[in-house]
Amino acid sequence: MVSYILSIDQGTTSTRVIIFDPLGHPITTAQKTMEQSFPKDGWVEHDPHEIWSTTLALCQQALKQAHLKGESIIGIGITNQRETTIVWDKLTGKAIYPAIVWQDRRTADYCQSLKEAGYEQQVLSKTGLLIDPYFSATKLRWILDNVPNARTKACKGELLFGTVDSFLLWNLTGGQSHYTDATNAARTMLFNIHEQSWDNDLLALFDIPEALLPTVLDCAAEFGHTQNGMFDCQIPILGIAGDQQSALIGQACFNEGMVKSTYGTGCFMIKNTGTEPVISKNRLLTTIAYRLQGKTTYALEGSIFVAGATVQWLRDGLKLFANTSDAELIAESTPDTRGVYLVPAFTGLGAPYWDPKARGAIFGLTRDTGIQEIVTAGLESVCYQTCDLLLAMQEDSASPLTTLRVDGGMAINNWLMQFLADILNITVERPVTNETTALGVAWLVTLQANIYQSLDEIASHWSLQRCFTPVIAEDKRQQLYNGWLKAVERVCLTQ
Ligand SMILES: Nc1ncnc2c1ncn2[C@@H]1O[C@H](COP(=O)(O)OP(=O)(O)O)[C@@H](O)[C@H]1O
Ligand SMILES: O=P(O)(O)OC[C@H](O)CO
Repeated sequence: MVSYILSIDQGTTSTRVIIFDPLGHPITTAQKTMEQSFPKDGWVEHDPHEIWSTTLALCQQALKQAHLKGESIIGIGITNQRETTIVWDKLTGKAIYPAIVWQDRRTADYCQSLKEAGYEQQVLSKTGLLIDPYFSATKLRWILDNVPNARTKACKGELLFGTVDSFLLWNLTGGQSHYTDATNAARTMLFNIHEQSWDNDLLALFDIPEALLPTVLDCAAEFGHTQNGMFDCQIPILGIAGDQQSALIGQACFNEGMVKSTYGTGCFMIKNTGTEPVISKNRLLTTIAYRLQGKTTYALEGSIFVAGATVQWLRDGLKLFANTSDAELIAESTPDTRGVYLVPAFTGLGAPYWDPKARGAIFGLTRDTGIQEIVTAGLESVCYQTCDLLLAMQEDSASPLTTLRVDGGMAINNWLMQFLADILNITVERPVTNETTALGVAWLVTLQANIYQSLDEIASHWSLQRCFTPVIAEDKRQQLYNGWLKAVERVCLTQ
């Protein structure tokens, strides 16, 4: 009997469940869009119980679609939007507040006060992260300080904290497992990435009771079994990784120096830096790529908060086109944006600027600017932001980067991928399986289930679908990118 792997990919815009065969071929996909809530300027929330009920329903739907019974699944893998913070009641399982999403900026002033008080170096040296509302610690502190009785209950051990992986795991196991993996822990700003443990100094700084926190395991581990009755048999959960690290695994970037960029709601470029953490001189993050059998591989990461979300805004907010795929047709028929730049700093700017107070803008408008130029500028902004990251990464690297592996919802846009190759001036490679995020945790499950014994075996399954090489003239490239730098300068407020 062939065994399959069920991957849960709980992303910012949608939840997907994909069943893979052991060769990494997707057999079936069940997907549902997530409800987004923006209660105030800079606030972004999700409903944790929608996250859970949708995930469970999609797991059941995927099994049904594939005509599979639970016994055919060797293991479940969970990959998730990272940093998003959930606190729930240990007894009832009810979240005490909506999930505060990674994009949420409500703690910007508190973060600024920490920077002014001189905590940046301490936080960076322990966690590899820059102080920013992006990470979980200040969101968790906000919940404890703002939800009535939360802090008292947390101190009594009545509440649990988790990123989305932990919350899903806890629910899948019927409250038996309160675990996370090292990649998700590394994004909380509470985890010491060198010692691989929750850091007491940081818990004190952010005033977080340790009783709230999950136990941190390797990415491939025995995370528990699904609760009786949930499926027709109990299924083990054998892999967990944050979605960007999972995509790195799905892209088989296992050698030091390999880089991938995932284009979903945001864009995240990650470079495998091997077994030693590298501290960036250019405000990139040092993070955990994966931890297997107790051995940590580190990474440098550039995080852009708004990539595909720009396309959603152009479509749903401005109603400039009806379908996401129209963006590509519009850009294809637009020879030039004629100096129009869209800076999508809707929730501030991430790497390498880290300006939580910056806000979006469109520059260079003239009387003949139309929908075409604005839509094309929106797509181009994703490539310019990637270029910001690439240049930062180049400066931090001993060797120049020559190839970028791409994936995520936006990577199917051929026009965008060609413009990306042009602006970055490197080769852009798109794999056959675009669902690399879900694939990454599927590979983790196969490792834990002993289907594969090594990362090399997994890497042999990666295959190229299409390669994009730069064709633009160098002076044109420089001129376009310089225009972007000027536009960004005009939206930055903090620096
Ligand atoms: N053809 C396309 N051109 C441009 N953007 C696209 C295209 N298809 C999807 N997107 C964008 O990709 C994002 C969805 O990618 P996905 O990887 O599913 O995101 P997430 O994991 O963040 O939920 C959406 O923001 C959508 O606007
Ligand atoms: O949901 P995505 O794919 O945009 O990824 C979100 C990231 O994990 C946030 O750090």
